[in-house]
Amino acid sequence: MNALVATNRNFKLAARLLGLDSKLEKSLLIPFREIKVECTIPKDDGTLASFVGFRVQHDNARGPMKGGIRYHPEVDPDEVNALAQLMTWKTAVANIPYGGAKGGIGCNPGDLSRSELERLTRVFTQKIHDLIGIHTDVPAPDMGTGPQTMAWILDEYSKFHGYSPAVVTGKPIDLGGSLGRDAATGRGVLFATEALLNDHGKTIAGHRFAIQGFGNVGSWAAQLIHEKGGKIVAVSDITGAIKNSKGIDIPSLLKHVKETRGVKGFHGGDPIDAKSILVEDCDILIPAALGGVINRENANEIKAKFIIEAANHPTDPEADEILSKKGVVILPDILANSGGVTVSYFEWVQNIQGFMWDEEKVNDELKTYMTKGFKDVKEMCKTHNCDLRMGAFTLGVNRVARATVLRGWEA
Ligand SMILES: NC(=O)C1=CN([C@@H]2O[C@H](COP(=O)(O)OP(=O)(O)OC[C@H]3O[C@@H](n4cnc5c(N)ncnc54)[C@H](O)[C@@H]3O)[C@@H](O)[C@H]2O)C=CC1
Ligand SMILES: O=C(O)CCC(=O)C(=O)O
Repeated sequence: MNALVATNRNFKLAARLLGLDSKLEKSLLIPFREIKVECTIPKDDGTLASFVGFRVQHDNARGPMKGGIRYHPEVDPDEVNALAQLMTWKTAVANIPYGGAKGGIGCNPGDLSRSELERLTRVFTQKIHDLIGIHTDVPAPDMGTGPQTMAWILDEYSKFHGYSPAVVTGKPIDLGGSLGRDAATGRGVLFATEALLNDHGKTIAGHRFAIQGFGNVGSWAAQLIHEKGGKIVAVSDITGAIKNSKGIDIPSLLKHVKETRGVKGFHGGDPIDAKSILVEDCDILIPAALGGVINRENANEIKAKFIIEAANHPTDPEADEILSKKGVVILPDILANSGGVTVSYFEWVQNIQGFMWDEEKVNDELKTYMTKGFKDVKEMCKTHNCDLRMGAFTLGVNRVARATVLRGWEA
């Protein structure tokens, strides 16, 4: 299912549960601003190449818009729209003072050299610098981007507006990045998983996990779950997939991935078909790569009892229905992966204050926010007699609707 159709469907279900005014419902759905720019750069061989970049600013009722920038060949306007909307509900679920936005460039970063990526990032920043800002819209990393990308955006933006570290988060530490931001989404996944399992009288230790995606989010989640005694029995990335029913040695896998840039060829497990990762025999499945991967084609085959959505919108609404009938519990993206934007908020606060926190404070505060987010979502589940996805959506949408009305919205 198209990402925007799926996200709109979840929003509308939540709006009905909340009894939202229909005009307010419509207004909350329409993005504040959609930006589309052409980015032409000289390639290293002297030829010119053009890429299309997007930034969708969905809503700013609760504060500056916030969300990552993705470099991926499948980036398209509907997907960026859906991701921007999800950021609005996510920042509200986390109860941090932001709205939602998302950006992306349709490109394969693996096909571009470092200097081509730098030129592309700088041209994109030149095209959008007037529309982002510390108190308007604050980008961050997502798939295919990272601290270096943020450093280039910071540098290019600062040429126009003066030195502005708080204009992006997820920066290198030397440029005002926060300690703990690199691991934050994966660490948040750990805290959210612990809260969910605790609610079911269980702990991480001894449970079998399968993880799709071994980039920033998937690799940190794997490492932290491994340290807590969880058994990672299968892992995949774009290069391939491996399984080991006795548990994969995650520190060795991390070393292998650092050296070879992928899980393929790792000797501590047997190779499997990459798509089968989602239907592997495990207790807990963590999709940490692309959207829409759990759908009506494979939902019936899923063996996990819990799905932790580290990726954004990995589950189609059709799959949601099938999995719910099977009794599978899904911890939704806008709660499960909110650790990244939560520590981005801490980074922004540190930049504005000009005062750096130590890593222990960052991680302690993150745990407090993730645990509170889970508790608040559970309250909404009780109030509306709904599953965790609708609990999270009603929580987020309600907070944004309240802020919108308080700011003077009238039908
Ligand atoms: N980086 C962050 O702070 C946050 C990221 N997310 C979400 O988490 C997901 C992963 O993001 P990152 O880890 O940052 O990206 P990343 O670029 O660091 O890693 C992506 C991983 O997915 C793998 N991958 C790509 N296509 C695949 C496929 N077809 N099958 C299996 N694996 C595939 C890549 O090989 C890589 O291991 C995305 O959905 C992103 O939106 C959500 C919240 C915050
Ligand atoms: O850290 C941020 O500001 C945004 C992270 C993000 O893009 C996401 O949560 O999907």
